[in-house]
Amino acid sequence: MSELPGIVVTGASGRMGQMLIRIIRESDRARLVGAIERSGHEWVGQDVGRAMGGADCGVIVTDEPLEAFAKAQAVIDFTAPEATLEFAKLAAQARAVHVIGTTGMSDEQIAKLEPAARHAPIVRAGNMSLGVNLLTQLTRQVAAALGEEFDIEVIEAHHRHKVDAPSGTALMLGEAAAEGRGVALEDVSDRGRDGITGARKPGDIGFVAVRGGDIVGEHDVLFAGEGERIILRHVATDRAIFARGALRAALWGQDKGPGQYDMIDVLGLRRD
Ligand SMILES: NC(=O)C1=CN([C@@H]2O[C@H](COP(=O)(O)OP(=O)(O)OC[C@H]3O[C@@H](n4cnc5c(N)ncnc54)[C@H](O)[C@@H]3O)[C@@H](O)[C@H]2O)C=CC1
Ligand SMILES: O=C(O)C1=N[C@H](C(=O)O)C[C@H](O)C1
Repeated sequence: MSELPGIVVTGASGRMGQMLIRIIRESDRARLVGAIERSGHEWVGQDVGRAMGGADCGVIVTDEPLEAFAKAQAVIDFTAPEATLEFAKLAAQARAVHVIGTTGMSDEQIAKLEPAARHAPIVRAGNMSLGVNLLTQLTRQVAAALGEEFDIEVIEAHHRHKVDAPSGTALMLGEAAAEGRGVALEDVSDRGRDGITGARKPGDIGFVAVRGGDIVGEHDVLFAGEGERIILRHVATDRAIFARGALRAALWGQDKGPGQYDMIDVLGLRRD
C-alpha cells in the first residue's frame, strides 16, 4: 500500500492550526508531516503533540517552511494574508497542494496567488464547511428569485479575536447574492454604516459585523421586504467543520492539475 498523503499545517499554535493538527492526526487518510509557526514563536523547536498539551507525536514545530513543504503532498494554511502569500510561493516550489483558509486578503493579494497556481493546485475558500457552501447556493437562488424590493443584508458574528471584517464567509454570501441578482458586489456593497448615512439605496447589499466572546461563526442572509422577511442562517458551533473541510480539500487536490479551486469544486456543487 502506498503511503498516505503527508500534510503540513501552518500557524500550528492558532485556533485553526491546533484543530487541523487534531483532525489530521485522527484521520486514517492522511499523515501530519510538518507544523509551522512564525520565527520567535515559543512553539518553534518543540514537539507539536507536547506543545498542544499531549504526548510527543514526532513532528517538531519549525519556522523553515520550505524544508517542511518539500516532504509534503499538501499544506493547510489558516494564518494571515502576508504569510499566506509567502506560503503560496513555497508550496508551489514544492509542488504541494495549498489549501488556503486565511481570510481578509485584499484583491491585490488574491491576484498575487496566480503565479503560484501555475505550478500546483490552490484551493481557497473563506469558509470550508459543507453548510456554508450549500448556503451560498441557496443565497444565489433566493436573490435571483426576489427583486430589489427585498433588501439584502449579510449579518455575521464572530469571537472577539477576529481581526478582519466583513468575514470571508460574509463576502462569499454577498458575492452569491450579487451573482443571483446579476450585479457586481463591488457596485452595490454597503459596509460600515455610521452617522447620517441617508436612506438605504435600493439594490444595495449591506454588511454588519458583530464581534464578541467565543462565537465560532454565525451568518444570516436577510432578505427584508414589505410585510415579510426571509432569513437564511448558518451557525458554526465547532471549528472541526472547517478543519474537516480543509482536509477534504487537501485530499481532493492530490490528483488535480495546477490552478485555483474553491470548496464548491471540492464538494462537487458547481453548476454552469
Ligand atoms: N476558511 C475557513 O473555513 C476559516 C478561516 N479562518 C481564517 O483562518 C485564519 C486564522 O484564524 P485563527 O486560527 O482563528 O487565528 P489565530 O490567530 O488563532 O492563528 C493564526 C496563526 O497563524 C500564525 N502565523 C501568523 N503569521 C505566520 C507566519 N508568517 N508563519 C507562520 N505562522 C504564522 C500565528 O502565529 C497564529 O498561530 C483567519 O484568517 C480566519 O479568518 C478561520 C476559520 C475557518
Ligand atoms: O476567523 C474565524 O474564526 C472565522 N473565519 C472565517 C470567515 O472569515 O468567515 C470562517 C469562519 O466564520 C470562522
